[in-house]
Amino acid sequence: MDRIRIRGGRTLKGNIAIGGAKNAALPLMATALLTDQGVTLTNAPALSDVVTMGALLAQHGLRVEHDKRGQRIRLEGEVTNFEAPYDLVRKMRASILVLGPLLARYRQARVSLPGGCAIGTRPVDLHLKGLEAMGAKIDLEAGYIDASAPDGLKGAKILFPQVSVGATENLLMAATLARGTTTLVNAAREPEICDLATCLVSMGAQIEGIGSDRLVIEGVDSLQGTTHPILPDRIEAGTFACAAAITGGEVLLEGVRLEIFGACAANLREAGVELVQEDAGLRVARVDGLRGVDAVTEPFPGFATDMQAQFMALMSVAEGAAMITETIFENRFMHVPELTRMGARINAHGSSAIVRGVSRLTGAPVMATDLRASVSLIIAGLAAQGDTVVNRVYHLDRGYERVDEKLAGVGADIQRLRE
Ligand SMILES: CC(=O)N[C@H]1[C@@H](OP(=O)(O)OP(=O)(O)OC[C@H]2O[C@@H](n3ccc(=O)[nH]c3=O)[C@H](O)[C@@H]2O)O[C@H](CO)[C@@H](O)[C@@H]1O
Ligand SMILES: C=C(OP(=O)(O)O)C(=O)O
Repeated sequence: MDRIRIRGGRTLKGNIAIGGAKNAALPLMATALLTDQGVTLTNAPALSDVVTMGALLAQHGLRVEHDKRGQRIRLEGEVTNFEAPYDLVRKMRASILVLGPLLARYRQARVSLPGGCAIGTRPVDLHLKGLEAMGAKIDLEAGYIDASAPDGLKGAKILFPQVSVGATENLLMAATLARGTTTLVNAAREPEICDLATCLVSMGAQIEGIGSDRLVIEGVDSLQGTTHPILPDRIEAGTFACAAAITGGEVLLEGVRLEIFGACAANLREAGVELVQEDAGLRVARVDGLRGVDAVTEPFPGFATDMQAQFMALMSVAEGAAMITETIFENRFMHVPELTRMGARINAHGSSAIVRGVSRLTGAPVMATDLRASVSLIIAGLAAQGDTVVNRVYHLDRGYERVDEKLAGVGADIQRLRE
């Protein structure tokens, strides 16, 4: 399995091209199940999760074509197999996003239950309850969700007791082809959900309230094909912002607008990171020292849980202390023991961690069991004295496109060790 070696101490400087968002690409690919006319996505990121979603849709019966650079994906065809098998779903939880579209258009679906993952138990009860409210019959059997709606889905008013990105996306897609009006209350409003809704509207869906926590969808009989550019990845951008800041560098994150950072922008600024919007993208620089700043993860526009590990790495070398509280997932501090092995002073207790900044981290062999924890170790490695080797790189490849090449392009001493 590949590893990544980082020799710390280089200051990052230059431009970084930011790819399309993983968390937008995956639901957007699932929209191809809603039409017989095909969907073309541009600005697609070259990620293993995108490949997995392509394989899932292909085994359902769609033709999935990537151009040479993988930036343009064409998805087209009719579904011939209604089952999303365990072997693919266990690799990627976002596979659950085929459930709503399959039920809405074909009135049947059998999808493996995703199960938990390293960061938490991650149930899908909100997806299932919402679909039941829309008239679906759902049975759980042998690890699978057996769902049917012989008379088609019908509109319903669904109040989410908790904000869920995936449940909002699944029900939004399902509602586009349901009979009547669906209202989603306390819906997630991440930029990726706005991107999905905008794409659905371009396919002929009737959706009001895009960008708010109340979405009203009037079902239509059919949807047409479309071509849609995937929005830039705010988490990739935020990750590189932390990487540049920890080295005292300056980078231009190409094509990125500050708004998609949500509350993370305020935390970064308070910590001493300059963020300046330019026509070509977002300029990130750190001139003075870093200051410890607290952060509490929340649904958008709050501080993103997907940025928590990277921000913690940054805070590990800040002056003073930072209290970091994770409210979305119950087990998202796996980076703490590894950062500690690199010399960070962090005490985690329950859902909070106190980070007391140190003047220097030291390189070490490290390993993490999820995507953002892994990248936080790269960020720490950039500022550490000596070599850091990050093992289990396949987590990184799920969500970062050529992370080693992009960082090397702005001056990092980083290398992928292929095995
Ligand atoms: C592919 C994708 O877009 N992944 C993102 C998505 O994941 P995902 O869509 O899985 O995350 P959710 O927003 O659904 O999860 C938020 C919280 O709600 C809970 N929950 C969710 C659904 C449900 O039916 N029942 C339930 O209890 C989850 O366990 C979690 O504690 O949003 C997360 C929160 O911003 C991000 O970290 C992930 O990167
Ligand atoms: C948790 C993440 O992704 P997923 O929901 O695909 O596991 C993430 O992108 O940080």
